[in-house]
Formats: sequence, structure tokens, C-alpha cells
Amino acid sequence: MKVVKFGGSSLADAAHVQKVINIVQSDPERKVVVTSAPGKRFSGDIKVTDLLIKYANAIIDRTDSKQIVSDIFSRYQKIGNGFKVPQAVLDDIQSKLANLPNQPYPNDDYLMAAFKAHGERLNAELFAACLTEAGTKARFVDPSEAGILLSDDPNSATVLEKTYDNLAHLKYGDERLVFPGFFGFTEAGRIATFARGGSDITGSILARGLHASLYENFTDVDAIYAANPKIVPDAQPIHKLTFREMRELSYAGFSVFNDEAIIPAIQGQVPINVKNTNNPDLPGTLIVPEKDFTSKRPVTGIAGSNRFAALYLHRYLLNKEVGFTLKILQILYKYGVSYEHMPSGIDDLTIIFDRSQLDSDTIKKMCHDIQAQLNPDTLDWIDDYAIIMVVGEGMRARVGTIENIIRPLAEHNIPVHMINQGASRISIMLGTRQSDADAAVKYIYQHFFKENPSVNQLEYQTEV
Ligand SMILES: Nc1ncnc2c1ncn2[C@@H]1O[C@H](COP(=O)(O)OP(=O)(O)O)[C@@H](O)[C@H]1O
Ligand SMILES: N[C@@H](CC(=O)OP(=O)(O)O)C(=O)O
Repeated sequence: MKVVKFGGSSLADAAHVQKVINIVQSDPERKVVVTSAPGKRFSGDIKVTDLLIKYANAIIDRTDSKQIVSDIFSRYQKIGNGFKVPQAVLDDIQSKLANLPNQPYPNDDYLMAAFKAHGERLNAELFAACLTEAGTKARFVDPSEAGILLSDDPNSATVLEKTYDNLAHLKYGDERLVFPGFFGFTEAGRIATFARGGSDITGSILARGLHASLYENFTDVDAIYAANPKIVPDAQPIHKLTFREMRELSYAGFSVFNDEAIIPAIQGQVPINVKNTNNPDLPGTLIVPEKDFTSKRPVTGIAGSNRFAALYLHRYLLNKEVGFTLKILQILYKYGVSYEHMPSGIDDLTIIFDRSQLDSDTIKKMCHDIQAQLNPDTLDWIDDYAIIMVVGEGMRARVGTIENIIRPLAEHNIPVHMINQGASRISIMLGTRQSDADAAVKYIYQHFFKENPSVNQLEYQTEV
């Protein structure tokens, strides 16, 4: 049995939904279908999820939402009309959209989560009806029926292990099951969503929980490339990479597959196949366990992301002060803040954060407490921070990789604020200015994949 997930780009309009129906119908093993909300139909268009966020904000701010509701419904109506689904299905969608503000929510965070989640929920209901109209037995499965339980973090939830016990008891026959991605329910019965781009996680949870042989993830590119094609248009496709390579690359910018979505697939040892809805017969990219991976090159891919910020501290004899870092971690804990990396020196410490998880008020309070309690000689908040991740299973088996990463940056006058090798066995992480991130990815890619391909071969084995 295969789990097959379709992102918003694959479900944006009736023409794409027809392609999706053809893909599902072409393989009886594709028993479990996961849908995102309708995505962008063309460059400059808006995703239904973003329209629902606007809708939620209009309700919170008590401003008029009639036009937004009409715009959202028309996206579903145009798709539904392409497949002659019963009018009752469309009426139900329209009614659920209109009634979203009338449901009880403990606070605005839960309201926002419920509004966002309905992009996927209504699209899965609609897709099940379209698939049925196309002659394939299908039924919509709500996350509440499947028991997809999430943590009590309404807009950045994580899956609870109990989910897998619940999925073991899910009843189904020969019909195709259509699940909405992106959300589940807390133990208190409230809707909670993963972070943005989280529909991939639902597919991975179902692949593990239902013991799928393969998790297929359909999107709008022929493969995962060695660099983001928006940065390097002619980047080489990657035919196969390991779970941990993909985890590190998707964390640092390969947004084609969500970085958290890798984890349930690893836990269930379910291979992932990323394919293009518009070219479904192409092999795409396989993401596999390390044990199934042979061709180890020093560099498989290079990713870059601007979603970071950093806090720099300087204080002499920092390394001698027992408990200094503990006090910092206690302050982060007080504000519910997690950190990404913490490179340190004898008198210096840099804490790198995911900027999308922080608001200005929290940053201000955190810096105030650190200054007051630890009295550093220097305390700088750096908003302009990007991370570049160079990843490859064969990195440790080739001497000189780090030199080949730094050289093209030096040749193009790109300053490196931080370099971290050794924490991970398969990656080297660099910190740069946000304005340099894309150029850094491009020049490192060119060095390894175009100008000096020999540096990306395993010349000889060293201690691994
Ligand atoms: N290394 C990469 N290889 C392929 N696509 C990538 C890579 N890095 C980023 N992307 C981007 O990811 C996009 C697909 O992800 P997304 O927009 O979320 O699609 P979907 O709507 O199918 O989920 C591609 O169109 C591409 O622009
Ligand atoms: N629709 C949600 C979840 C998601 O993963 O979408 P997509 O599969 O289109 O990236 C979002 O926009 O965040």
C-alpha cells in the first residue's frame, strides 16, 4: 500500500485535479491520498491557506470578511464545477466557510488554526467527491476519525505517539481514503496545525502509522535538485539521497519537502519518492535509509535559508564561568524560546534562532534579562542572518571539502560569519548575511558541480 500526498501546486485548479485523479487511478496501490489546500494557479496568485489567514485576521480585527469568504469559496466552486460534483457538496463547503466564525475558540490562536486547517479539510472533502464522480470509490477521512493527535500548540503542533495506536485501529475496505493534510486534534478536541508547509508531515505520519511500502510526494518539480532551482536554474537533479541528508537540506531551505516530515518516515523506515504531478512517469527523487545508500559523494546538495537571526555575546573568561550557558538557557526557557545552534568560543557565544518563531517583544525581553543577569561586555542582536548547509554522506571520506566550500566564497568576496563542522557527520554549516545567501549557494554549487567536479568524487577513504 502506498500513501500519496499532493501539494497545493498540484491541486490549484480543475486541470491539475484531473492530473491528480489520473495519478491515483493509475495505481491501485495508491490507497491513501493526502491533500493540501489549493495552491497558486499562477505566479503572483495566492494560496487558499493565505486567504484563510486573511479571513481569520478579519474576524479577529472585526473588519468585513464577505469578499474574502467569496474568494475562498470560488476557488472550491471552480474546481468542483470541473467535475460535476453534487451541488450539496459545494453547498456544504460554502456553509462550513461561512460558519467558521461562529464556532467556539478558547483564543485567537485556536481560531487561526481552525481557519487555516479548513483549507485542507474542505479540499479533501471536495477531492473525495471528485474522485467518486470520476468512478473510483473514495471516502473522506477526518483526522478526528483517524485519531491524529497533536500537541497543544495550535499553529506549530507536533504529533503525539498515541496517534500510531489510533491508526492501527482505523477501519477501511477497498475504497481510497482521502485525508486532509496539515492538521489534527489536540487531546482536548481542538484543531491544531503543523507549521506552514506541514501537509507533508501528515503523509509521513500515515505512511508510518499504516505501514505503507512507499510515501509518494507529488509536487511541481521533476526532482529534488542539488540546489534550489530558483537560485540555480540548471541545478543537477538528485536521483537518491538519504533521510538524514534530506532532513538537513530541507531544514536549511529545500522547501520542496518539509524538514519535520522526514521523522515519521525514518521511524517507520518508509522510503519517500518526490515526483512531479505534471510529469508523473519520471522517476523523481528517492529518499531512503542510510543502509540502502551506496553512492556517497562529498556533496549531495547545498541549501540556504534566510529565516534565522542571531544573538552575539562577548565576555572575557566566558569559558571559565560555570553555569553561564545554563543561565542563558533558563532565560530562553522562561520565554518559551528554542534555539537552533550555539557555536561558542573562549570569550564569545553566538545563539542562532529561527526568526519566524520570535516576535520583537520577546526578543527585547530576552535581551534585557540576559544583559541584566549576565552583564556581557557585548550583546548584539543580529536580524540579518542566513544559514547555508552543505550536505553529503561522503563528506568525511574526502579531505579538503571545507577548503572547497570556502574558496569560491573568498573569490567572490562573500564574508562568512560562522562555520560549524563536526556537530553533524554529513554537513558543514555556514552563517552569512541574508543578502549573500543565494550567491553563496550559487558559487559553492558551481565549484562542486560545474567547475571542479573532481572535488566531488571520493578520491580515497579516510577515517569515517
Ligand atoms: N532543492 C530543490 N529541488 C526542487 N525544488 C525545490 C528545491 N528547493 C526548493 N524548491 C522549491 O520547492 C517548490 C515545491 O514546493 P512547494 O512550493 O511547497 O510545492 P507544493 O505546493 O507541491 O507543496 C519547487 O517549486 C521549488 O521552487
Ligand atoms: N496549505 C498549508 C500546508 C502545506 O503544506 O501546503 P503545501 O503542501 O501546498 O506546501 C500551507 O500553505 O502551509
